[in-house]
Parts: sequence; structure tokens; C-alpha cells
Amino acid sequence: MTASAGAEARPRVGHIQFLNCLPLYWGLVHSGALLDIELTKDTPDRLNEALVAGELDIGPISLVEYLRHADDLVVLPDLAVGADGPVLSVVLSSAVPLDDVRTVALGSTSRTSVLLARMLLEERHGLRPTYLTMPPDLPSMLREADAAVVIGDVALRATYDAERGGTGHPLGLIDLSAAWREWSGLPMVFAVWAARKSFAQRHPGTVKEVHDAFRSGLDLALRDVDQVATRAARFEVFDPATLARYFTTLDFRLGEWQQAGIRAFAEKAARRGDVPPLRAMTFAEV
Ligand SMILES: C=C(O[C@@H]1C=C(C(=O)O)C=C[C@H]1O)C(=O)O
Repeated sequence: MTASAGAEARPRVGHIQFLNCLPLYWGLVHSGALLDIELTKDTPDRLNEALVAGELDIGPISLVEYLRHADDLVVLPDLAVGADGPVLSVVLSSAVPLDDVRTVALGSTSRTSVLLARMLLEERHGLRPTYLTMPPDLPSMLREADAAVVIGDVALRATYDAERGGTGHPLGLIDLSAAWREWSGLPMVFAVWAARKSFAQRHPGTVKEVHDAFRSGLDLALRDVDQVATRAARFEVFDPATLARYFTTLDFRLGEWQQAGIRAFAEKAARRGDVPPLRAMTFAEV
């Protein structure tokens, strides 16, 4: 027997290799949907580039990169990485008081959070620091600059250390999602999931299947969040309670409230000239 003629290739799907997307991965494993996709795990910056370059068909994309390429993409409904208040894993860590910050190292894996940090420092605090981009290693960043912006597991670790260190902890820490919430009154969306428009036009059924798998897998993982956290803690430096708190602090939804947050962020970013104005978000038909 030969392979069936006309068999379609699996869709090439991106996955953020941070703990923030572990619930999503759990869901894909447990539903069996992982067998139907070709999954590429990587950091957000590299996944952004791969989706825009057409090396991936569907994947997460930093909000800022989505805003830059919105015309070529369709957004998967009701799926995002965000938070309505503190997020625990997007932080500005500083060795000096905020008003004395003159240099800021920006972690190279982020696109949204580093722009958010610049907005807050410049527009909320009236600072004009100089920036450098560096690999996301907090000690080396703080050797080069007064403050550092990191995301993902490195940032979650920094939050965890600061909480355990209490008042004796040597570094100042600002949760940038909490700061955005105070400043704008709205939730923060760091990344959305999107498909390339040309792919969605050719394979609408596949986009729907992948979206269904993500959404139902995520619901499953969040229903069993204590179990997911206990399993993950076997291989991670965080304890189950910290992980369960993290997974439930993150907001994976993309409803009206989260979209209001996106519009406010997009307007501010466009006013600064960092992204083109957002006309409308085009959603995939699922
Ligand atoms: C909340 C997070 O959201 C992330 C932040 C991103 C960015 O700043 O560009 C991109 C993807 C998300 O992983 C995190 O990484 O901790």
C-alpha cells in the first residue's frame, strides 16, 4: 500500500515555550490533538517572525507584532495571553529607585512587554532612559543597566524571589500588567493567536479544528488546574501552589473587555509611531 494520495500536511502551529502556555499544551496532549498538528515550541520573538515569514500557519503572536501585520493575519477568537491586573511574569526589575533609572535593558524575547515598559516609563513616569536589548538573563542585564524588563519564566522567578525575600529583597519589582491596569483602567493583552490570512482562506476547516483543540484543551486544563500544577512542579523550580496561582492569574480570554484593552494599547502605541493605527481586528471564522 502507498500513502493515500492527496493527504494533507499537518498544519504548522507555534507554541510559546514558557510556563504561561503549559495549560494549553496539557490540553493538546490530553485531547490527543497534538497528533494532528506539527508543533514548533519556541520563544515569542522567534514565533512572531516564523508566523509572519510563513514558516508557521497558526500561532501565538506578540500583540505589537500583530498590530504591525494585522492586514496579513486573522485572529483566533477567545484566545490570548493577558491579565486583568498583575500577571506575575512581566516585570521591570530595578537595582535603583525608579526615578534614578537612566538605562534599561530590554529582554530580547519580548515585543509587547518591552514597548509597554517604555510607554509606562516615558509617559507615566516622565523618564527618558536609554535602552539596550539583551538576552533575558536578569543578573547580566542588571550588570549593564539600572533596570531590566523580562517576561515568562525568568520574570515569574523574579516575582517569586521578591515575594519570598519580602522587605529585605535587594531589587525593586514592578508588575507591568498591574501598572498598565492602574494607568489605563483596562486589562493587558500580551499576545493573541493568529493564522496567516492566506492559510485561513485555503484551509478554513483546519483553522477551526486547531482553534477548537486549543480552546477546549485550555478549558480542560483550567478545570484540572491543581493537577496540571502538581505535574508541572515535578520538573519546574516552582511549587504546585505557585503554578496553580500563576495559571489562574493569567487571562486566556479575548472577549469585549480584553479587546478594549487591546484598542487602548494600540492607540497609545500608534500615537508614539510604534505601530500603524489599528483599523479593525479580523477574526477567523470558527
Ligand atoms: C505574560 C506573558 O506574555 C508574553 C509576552 C509577550 C511579549 O511581551 O511580546 C509575548 C508572548 C507572551 O508570552 C509572559 O511571557 O510572561
